[in-house]
Amino acid sequence: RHALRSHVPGGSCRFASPPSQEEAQAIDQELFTEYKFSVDQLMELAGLSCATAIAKAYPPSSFPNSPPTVLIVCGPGNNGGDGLVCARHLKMFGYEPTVHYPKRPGKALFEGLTTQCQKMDIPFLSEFPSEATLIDELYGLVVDAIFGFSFKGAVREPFGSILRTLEQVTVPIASIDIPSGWDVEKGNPDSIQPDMLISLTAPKKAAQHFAGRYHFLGGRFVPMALQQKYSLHLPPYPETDCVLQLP
Ligand SMILES: NC(=O)C1=CN([C@@H]2O[C@H](COP(=O)(O)OP(=O)(O)OC[C@H]3O[C@@H](n4cnc5c(N)ncnc54)[C@H](O)[C@@H]3O)[C@@H](O)[C@H]2O)[C@@H](O)CC1
Ligand SMILES: [K+]
Repeated sequence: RHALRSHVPGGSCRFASPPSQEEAQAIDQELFTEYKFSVDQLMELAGLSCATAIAKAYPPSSFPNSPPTVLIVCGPGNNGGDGLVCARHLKMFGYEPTVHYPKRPGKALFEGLTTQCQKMDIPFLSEFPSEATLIDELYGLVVDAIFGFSFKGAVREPFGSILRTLEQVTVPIASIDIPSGWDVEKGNPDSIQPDMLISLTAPKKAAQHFAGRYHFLGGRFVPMALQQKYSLHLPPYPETDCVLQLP
């Protein structure tokens, strides 16, 4: 593992009452149907949280290479959308992100997010590097935005091969919401083991199996009534911060 220095101490989290996969999806639906948020609103806040947490755990000065290069792998759903937003903010923060986005949903939201990145000179790799050593050479960090809380069943291609390669990389992996390939409730000891997890809204059950150095909470947009309805018991965010490091 490349020795990335960090300015914040970290550890795994034992969360009081994590929502099940069904509850996470129900909270998501309620935010849209009852509370009338739009997807792009929440995705922007989620992606900004991810970039902010990454910048706290891995500041540019901690990277072995300058400018700090980051590979962001985006999946076919909203987790992938969070990854695109995260890429855009990382670029604003002085990082050099590169995106791999092999399965793109034909929806205006994702097309817009892709165009925004392209217009900001963020390169999109058409082929995923087949050798983990190449990823280790070219990038100081990998962001896993492949699957979130709607992942189910055996991983389908091309993401199976991508995850097998990511299992071999030695640079740190930061996973958005759920480490990809993990069962949302039970985890998966045979899949990637990220160094960082950014739980959005609330840590899911699988977060109890996270053993990396940095666990952050992001997505500071859940109204109190909804937190209470689902007994989320979220810890208080400091001041105006959009992320919180969990113990
Ligand atoms: N809860 C919330 O309020 C918010 C959630 N957001 C993000 O949205 C995520 C959930 O997004 P989605 O519900 O779109 O789903 P995901 O992004 O978790 O993944 C669903 C996609 O993955 C595919 N997929 C599922 N299982 C697969 C398998 N075994 N092999 C290959 N492909 C598979 C599905 O066909 C679908 O295209 C969260 O984890 C979070 O990152 C944020 O964007 C905004 C706010
Ligand atoms: K993920």
